[in-house]
Order: sequence, then C-alpha cells, then structure tokens
Amino acid sequence: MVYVKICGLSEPEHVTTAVEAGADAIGFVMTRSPRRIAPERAAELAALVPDHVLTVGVFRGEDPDTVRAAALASGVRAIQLHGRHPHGDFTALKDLGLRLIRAVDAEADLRCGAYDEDLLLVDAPHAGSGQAWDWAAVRGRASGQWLLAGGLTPANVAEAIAAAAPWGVDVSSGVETAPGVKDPALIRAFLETVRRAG
Ligand SMILES: O=C(O)c1ccccc1N[C@@H]1O[C@H](COP(=O)(O)O)[C@@H](O)[C@H]1O
Repeated sequence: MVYVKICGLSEPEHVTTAVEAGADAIGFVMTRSPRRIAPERAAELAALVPDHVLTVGVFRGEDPDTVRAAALASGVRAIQLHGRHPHGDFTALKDLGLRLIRAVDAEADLRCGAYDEDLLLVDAPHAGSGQAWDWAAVRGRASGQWLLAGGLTPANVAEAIAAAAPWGVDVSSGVETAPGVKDPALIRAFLETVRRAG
C-alpha cells in the first residue's frame, strides 16, 4: 500500500479528518511558509494524533540546534529537512531518536539512507509551491522508502504513482482551497484516490 503524508495542517478539524481518512503521516510546517505554525500549536495538534500515525515537523534551511529546539517543543516524532543539508546535520539530530526525512529535488542523491535518514522525500525544486514536475524522471532512480511530492492533487495523484512508482506520496497545496487553507473534502478525496491506485 502506498504510504500517504498530508502536510501543512494547522487546524484540529483537518488533523482529525486526515487521521480518520487513513493518513500514515501528518506534517506541521515550522519554517517560513503560509502554513507556518508555532511549535506550541504543533504540540496541541500532535496530541490529537494516534500513535500509529507519524507526526512530522517540517523545516527548511534552519541549523540543527534550531530544528532540535522546535522539534522537542512540538513533540513531533519525525523531522523533515528541506534544503541541501550536509550529512552532518542529520548526524547531529540522530540522538533525538526521531525519524529523519531528507527532502530533496530530483538532482540530489536519491538513495534513501545515504545521509542516515529514515525516509527520503523527492519534491519539486520549490517545496510547498504546488508546482507539478516531471515525476517520471525519478522512476527507478530513487530507491528505498521514498515519498513523491510536488504538485500532487486528488486529480493527478494516480497518474503520478503510475509514472514514478514511489513508496509513498506527500501533499500540501493539492488539498487546499488557498495557500494554508486545507479542505476536508480534498483531504478525503486524496486518500481515497491513493488507496484505489496503490
Ligand atoms: O508546505 C510548505 O509551505 C513548505 C514550506 C517549506 C518546506 C516544505 C513545505 N512543504 C512541503 O512541500 C511538499 C508538498 O508540496 P505541494 O504543496 O503539495 O506541492 C511536501 O513535502 C511538504 O511537506
């Protein structure tokens, strides 16, 4: 079954919708973005999430100490690092015992685990922009437990899965009506489509 992460949640209703619709992971953006929430807000939302669903803190370009402080304050169980972080940044966060997600574009090293991460996320060049890209270009190049992201929607996610054959998928803009405004119907539609496709 294709693993599904729903990202950029900021309202309890949307967290509950994603959990009830069968999401495997839920992301809270704690970096510059229209979806940014404070670690304290992420902690309130994470408390609504059952143990079988992974809570993920999303960061871009912050140094490991800043990421560490926000991750600990929010209580998330995984850290997603965007930007060209050196291997040492992942090593520096290992002792937290949280799952590490390396988020890259298609030009990076696409072997999951190459930087000691637990999951690899292959995204568009501008993460969180909602822009689709040539998903088929990474078919067979990305390896291990890797998520496809970038411009996915309920309408195109089946095509994207067929094109790239990912281990999982990740969506933010595609389940929104405006940047940062999630739509419960779109969250449900995305999950139903992935479950049918995979
Ligand atoms: O969602 C954001 O605003 C964001 C900001 C900074 C880094 C990552 C961000 N989101 C990640 O982008 C992809 C989904 O993008 P899309 O909107 O569905 O095209 C996903 O990995 C989010 O975690």
